[in-house]
Amino acid sequence: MFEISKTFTFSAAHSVFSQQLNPKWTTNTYPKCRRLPGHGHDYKLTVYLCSETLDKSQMVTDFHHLSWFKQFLDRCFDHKLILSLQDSGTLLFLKKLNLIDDDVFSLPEIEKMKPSVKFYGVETDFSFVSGEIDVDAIDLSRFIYLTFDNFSCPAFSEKSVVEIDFYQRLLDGIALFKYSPTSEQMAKFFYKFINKNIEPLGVRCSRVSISETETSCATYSE
Ligand SMILES: Nc1nc2c(c(=O)[nH]1)N=C([C@H](O)[C@H](O)COP(=O)(O)OP(=O)(O)OP(=O)(O)O)CN2
Repeated sequence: MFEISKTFTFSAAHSVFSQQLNPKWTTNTYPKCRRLPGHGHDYKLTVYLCSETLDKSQMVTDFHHLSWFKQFLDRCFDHKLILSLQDSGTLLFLKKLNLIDDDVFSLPEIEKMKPSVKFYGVETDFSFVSGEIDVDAIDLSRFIYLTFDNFSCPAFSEKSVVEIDFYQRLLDGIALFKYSPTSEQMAKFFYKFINKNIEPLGVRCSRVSISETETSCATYSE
C-alpha cells in the first residue's frame, strides 16, 4: 500500500461550546475555549491519500490533484469564525440579529431594501453546494457546514451604509458547523468530505490530522 500526504494551513477562530474540564485531571478548570467571540488558531491540516497501485505518472496521485481542496479551505475556512449549530449561545446570537428563526436562515431587510449573500455549504451527504440567498430563506438542517461571502445591499442613507458594513463583515466572516468545532469533529468532517469528493480520482483518503497548536493534534480514520 502506498500513502502520500499533503499539509494545508489556514487561520480561523472557533468557539468550543462543548468544552467541559474535569478538575481531577487539570489545574486549569475554567473552560476558556467556550467563550462565544471565539479564539483563533493557525490550523495545520494533513490529508493522507492511499492506493494499492500507482497511476500512469507512477504516483498515488499528483499532489496538485488536491488543489480543489486548497480552494475549498481558502474560500470556506480561512479567516472564518466557526460556530456550532448545536450551541444555544450561537443560536441566540443569530436570532437576536434576525438572521435565524428555528432552523431557518434568512436575511433581514435594511431600510426596506433586500440584501443578498452568496453561500457555500456542505450538505449532510458531504456534497458541496453554493448559491445565493436573497428573498429565499434556507433550511439549516440541510447542512453540516455553511458559510457566506459577498453580502450586499443597496444603500440610500448613512445609517444603512453602517448597517450593511456590519452585516457584510459579520456574515462574510462566520461559518456554521453542525457539531462542536473540536479538532476531532473537524478531522472527521474533512475525512468524510474528501472521501465523498475524491472518489472519481481513484484514490482514498486514509486519514486526516488537524493541529490547532504546535503541541496538539487530532486524527480521524475509519
Ligand atoms: N481533545 C481536544 N482538546 C481540546 C481541544 C480540541 O479540539 N480537542 N481544543 C481546545 C482549544 O481549542 C484550545 O485552544 C487548544 O488546545 P490547547 O492545546 O489546550 O492549547 P493551549 O495553547 O492553551 O495549551 P497549553 O499547552 O496549555 O499552552 C482545548 N482542548
